[in-house]
Amino acid sequence: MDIRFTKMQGAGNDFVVLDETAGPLGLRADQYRFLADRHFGVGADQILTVRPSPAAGIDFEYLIHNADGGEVEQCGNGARCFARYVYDKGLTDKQAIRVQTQKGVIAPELMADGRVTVNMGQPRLVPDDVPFNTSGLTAVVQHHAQKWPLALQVPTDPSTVFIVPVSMGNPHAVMLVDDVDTAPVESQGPVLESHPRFPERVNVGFLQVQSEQQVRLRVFERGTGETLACGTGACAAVVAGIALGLLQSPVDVQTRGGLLTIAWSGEAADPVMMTGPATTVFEGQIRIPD
Ligand SMILES: N[C@@H](CCC[C@H](N)C(=O)O)C(=O)O
Repeated sequence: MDIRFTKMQGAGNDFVVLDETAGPLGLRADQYRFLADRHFGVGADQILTVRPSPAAGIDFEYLIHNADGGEVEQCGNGARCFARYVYDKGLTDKQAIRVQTQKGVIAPELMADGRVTVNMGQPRLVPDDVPFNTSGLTAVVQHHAQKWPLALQVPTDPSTVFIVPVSMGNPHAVMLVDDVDTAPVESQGPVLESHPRFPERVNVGFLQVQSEQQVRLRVFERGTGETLACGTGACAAVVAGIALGLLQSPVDVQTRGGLLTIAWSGEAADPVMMTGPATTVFEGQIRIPD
């Protein structure tokens, strides 16, 4: 089967975008994996699918598949690209839309400066159920670990890490590090992604606080590996930092692929707002193996 696609990126988190407004393409997990493959397919961190409105008051349905072919609940950088795509393709003439995801409705809006702001909905801080153990941590991390909700034993080495579990519709484990450049993203990311504490697996965020309104972040994404940026990861990291009293909204999140700005009042009932870039890279057609 030959399909048309658009390649997009938001802060370097890259996507293949598919249009199913005229009907489902019926792709299987292995075909999503093929599209995401950087050697044999197009290459992407996630595949985003645009579907028609599922209900009154909603403009589109938004499906997300990770590079491993699994369908997931939410993708923040993808949401900005989704809004840019449907507007540029003439699928809507609205600059502000409401989009149904697997876990609720999000509301992206195109800004005059070319960026996109998304109301990502309410965050959820998952309650504490594991005792603390601060031994072996640097002083600054130990200080904040007193308030840290969850201690995890790293399965492959003797260290304990302290994480804040945050749901942005999809699951995140945010940990504080002194320096993202030397953080153990490659070694601890994959083992924490599949830690038994997270039966659905988890996106693992490594957060460096530079000031109350400036952080650096790297994320080892579930089903994809480390990406240049993770939008929901940035939201989760800022929610964790604000909940711990380390950050004040709005917060600039510097990722390896670009800058995202996250705003949250600190009230559980209020939504997280994310602002950042969304860019079309190229378009094409590809033959998918049957
Ligand atoms: N890149 C994303 C998140 C994509 C889904 C994630 N890997 C998961 O499995 O939950 C973002 O920008 O939020």
